[in-house]
Amino acid sequence: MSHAFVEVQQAAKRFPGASKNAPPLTVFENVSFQLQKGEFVCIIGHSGCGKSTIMNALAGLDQFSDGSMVMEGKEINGPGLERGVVFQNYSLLPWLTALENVRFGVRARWKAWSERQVTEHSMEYLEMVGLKEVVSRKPSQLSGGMRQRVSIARAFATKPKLLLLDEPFGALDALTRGVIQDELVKIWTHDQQTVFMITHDVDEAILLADRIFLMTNGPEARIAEAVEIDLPRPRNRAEIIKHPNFYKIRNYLVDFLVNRSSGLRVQENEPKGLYYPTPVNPVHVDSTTEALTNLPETAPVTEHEEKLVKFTPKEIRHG
Ligand SMILES: Nc1ncnc2c1ncn2[C@@H]1O[C@H](COP(=O)(O)OP(=O)(O)OP(=O)(O)O)[C@@H](O)[C@H]1O
Repeated sequence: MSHAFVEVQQAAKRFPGASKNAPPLTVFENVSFQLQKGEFVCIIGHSGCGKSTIMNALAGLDQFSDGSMVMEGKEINGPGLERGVVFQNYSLLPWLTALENVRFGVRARWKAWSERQVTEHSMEYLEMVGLKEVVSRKPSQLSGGMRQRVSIARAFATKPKLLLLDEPFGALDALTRGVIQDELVKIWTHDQQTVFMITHDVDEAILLADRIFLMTNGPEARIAEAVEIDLPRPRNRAEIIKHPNFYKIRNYLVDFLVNRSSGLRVQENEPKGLYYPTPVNPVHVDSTTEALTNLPETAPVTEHEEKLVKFTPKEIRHG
């Protein structure tokens, strides 16, 4: 039996074809991975490869067509308070205020708490995301970024054992994004949660993650590699870029997205099996793999590559 905190084995997701005669769409196949307790794992891959589908399944909101998912030895087969989710589209209850939205989760999590405790705890997290002044507003009276922050406060406030974050900072301006990234790291360090996060931002992934899963392009996507980020912590976004290994890691990730992500699909008739992502440490890659990256050690990536690194989902489509 696996001792991993989360274990996903041989997961696949298939959808029926768009029309009667169209073949079914296999988004991904044979996806297996483990999350260790307390780990911070980011997953990166081009739009449509199936990242959100994996996240939704872990949240208990969707099911794989094949495969199994286990957390602490128990099968995941529905939503649960031990898993907290932040979606791209914030999913707040529109008839409740910002405070009530956060209180809702906190009340469900700690049923014995007094109303005052619930409010104080909820306020602490709303303050953390900079929303102290607008807690009485309903979602329709908040900007997109503010709504996203309420959703972040709600997920963090319930201190779930597993935090599932689907591009949680996408709607935030750079300054707020930095502040909340720092808060996330503080909470993660303090509460020893396990975090699984989708991001399209390579720099954000390097700043936050212990490991970065690299997903190939869909359809028939797979998690090809698990890249180890062993830069020392605490990490600071201004300092991290000066670390001698930073660009080696960054270039490796960019190279995957630009050059390699379309070439590592699941093979036709591939036998079923446990294909875990290949562990890679870009700092120690052998010369063959290193040659693939073909990027100068410290040069900033080109404009085209920069676009691919920081692309927004709608901008890039790969067949
Ligand atoms: N209900 C559905 N019916 C058919 N296809 C679907 C359905 N839901 C999702 N898909 C397809 O599954 C694929 C994976 O979608 P998913 O949202 O998981 O991708 P993603 O990697 O998270 O993309 P993004 O980075 O753009 O958020 C996409 O090609 C999408 O069109």
